Amino acid sequence: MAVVNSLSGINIKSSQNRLLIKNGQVVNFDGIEEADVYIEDGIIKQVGRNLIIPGGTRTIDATRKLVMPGGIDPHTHFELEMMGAKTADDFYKGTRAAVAGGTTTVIDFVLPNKGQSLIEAYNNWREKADNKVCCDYGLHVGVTWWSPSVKKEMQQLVAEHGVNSFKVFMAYKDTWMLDDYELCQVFETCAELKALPQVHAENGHIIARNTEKLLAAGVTTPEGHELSRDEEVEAEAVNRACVIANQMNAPLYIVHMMSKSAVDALRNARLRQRRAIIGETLAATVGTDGMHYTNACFRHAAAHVLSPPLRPDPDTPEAIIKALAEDDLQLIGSDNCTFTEKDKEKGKDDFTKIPNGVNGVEDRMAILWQKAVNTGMMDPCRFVAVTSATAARVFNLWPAKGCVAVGSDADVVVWDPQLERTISAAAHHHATDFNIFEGTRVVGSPQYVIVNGRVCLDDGELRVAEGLGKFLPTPANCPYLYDGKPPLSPQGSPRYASESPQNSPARVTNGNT
Ligand SMILES: C[C@@H](CNC(N)=O)C(=O)O
Ligand SMILES: [Zn+2]
Ligand SMILES: [Zn+2]
Ligand SMILES: [Zn+2]
Repeated sequence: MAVVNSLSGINIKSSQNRLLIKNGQVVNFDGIEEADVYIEDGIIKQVGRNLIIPGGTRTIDATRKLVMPGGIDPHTHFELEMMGAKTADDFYKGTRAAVAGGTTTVIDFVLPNKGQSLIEAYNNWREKADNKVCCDYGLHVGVTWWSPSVKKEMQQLVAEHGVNSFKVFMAYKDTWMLDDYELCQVFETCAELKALPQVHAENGHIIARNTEKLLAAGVTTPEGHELSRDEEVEAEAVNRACVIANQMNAPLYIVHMMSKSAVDALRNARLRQRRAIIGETLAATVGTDGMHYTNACFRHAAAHVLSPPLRPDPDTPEAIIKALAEDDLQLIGSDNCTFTEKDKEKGKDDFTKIPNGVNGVEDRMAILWQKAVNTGMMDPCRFVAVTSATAARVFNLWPAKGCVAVGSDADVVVWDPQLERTISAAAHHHATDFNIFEGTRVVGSPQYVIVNGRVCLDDGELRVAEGLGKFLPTPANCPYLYDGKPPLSPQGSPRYASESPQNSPARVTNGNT
């Protein structure tokens, strides 16, 4: 019979992995407090001062450090085969890099080929990931073709496989792209299932025609990639996707928003929208820009090729950070989709053959901290919102994930705001030899990363366990999307047309409201 300390639910006898994080400042999306955190068997059991701590507990001294929820990266592509290549970061190396950077949950994408069963593809992803992940992971499923059987499989994926989000592509003509009528049906089905449609918003037809003309004119370098799809090609699709979602009475999640024009389109659409629209941006978008496409070194230029592309407008990173800080954008992912030099070279003579994707899962949090918090554009609470809490709410993982609170999973980062380092491929944990943030000096990084109660980054030493992570079902019917229970994202939810000013949700301040 276990002796249980009634005061704090501590199970003296049988528990293990007891950890106390002492003297830190606990930072959640809605406030900061001086508090100690006691963890037992992978769960946060106590938060506060003068805690009851049993013998045999390891103590981490977090003096002058911030204690934050583990990062949640809602956008990764490990072991993805596309454009004749396979992403270099597999589920072990990719999640190992994530943990090294303070991210303790990732959500990856099942991308079926056109005509392939969605459930068959889902099972393939589970087989690739389940025994390799170093942290918990969820799955979005791509809807890359449409038929009544696809609709049926979406129902099954929601009902039986813990999927609550489906991505459609308005670009990648001939491989993953759907037309507007198909988009209507996918969004409608998501609304019926109370699931979340996600969209890759670029006009695939314009890209195809521009590409034909660029290649005919002899433009084959990586610069052609951005020239084929400038900001308005993205912004037009953002608006069109918002209109379709509104017409189908569905919420919408726009992945990898890369430009000021796209944010403007989202901001305007939101005024008309009945349901939430979530705007995601990337570490790449705030940490670098599209000037690299003109670099004379093919390896360098091609390493920055992703879709939508990075923008040559040098004001983009700051504008995107401002949008994130002011809740015009809601969260930041990485879209980690790394390829080796050899695979990127498939596009040496034709930019359309450069596999699209960049790194980001390891550096996402440090890059944003450096570019947004250290510059005074974003406070630590908003940083926690955009790197963790909002993703937990959007994908219905809250409050198990995305907060440091009693009962939450013990996914915790002890963040050292003084820890200074320079990002480099020589030091990173990716399976590739190029880092798009090469040479960036960052002040602020994780000192400890606790994953389900285990210290996996231990005072800078990475000690992950392959397979420690588990699949994380993401339930449908998210209250922040379907019950209109704001605030979807901290500092108030995006303004909706249906909301009259007097009953708009109290804007969450950084104090408890
Ligand atoms: C397939 C994946 C490739 N990465 C990228 N954004 O270029 C995506 O479109 O998100
Ligand atoms: Zn995409
Ligand atoms: Zn170079
Ligand atoms: Zn992606």
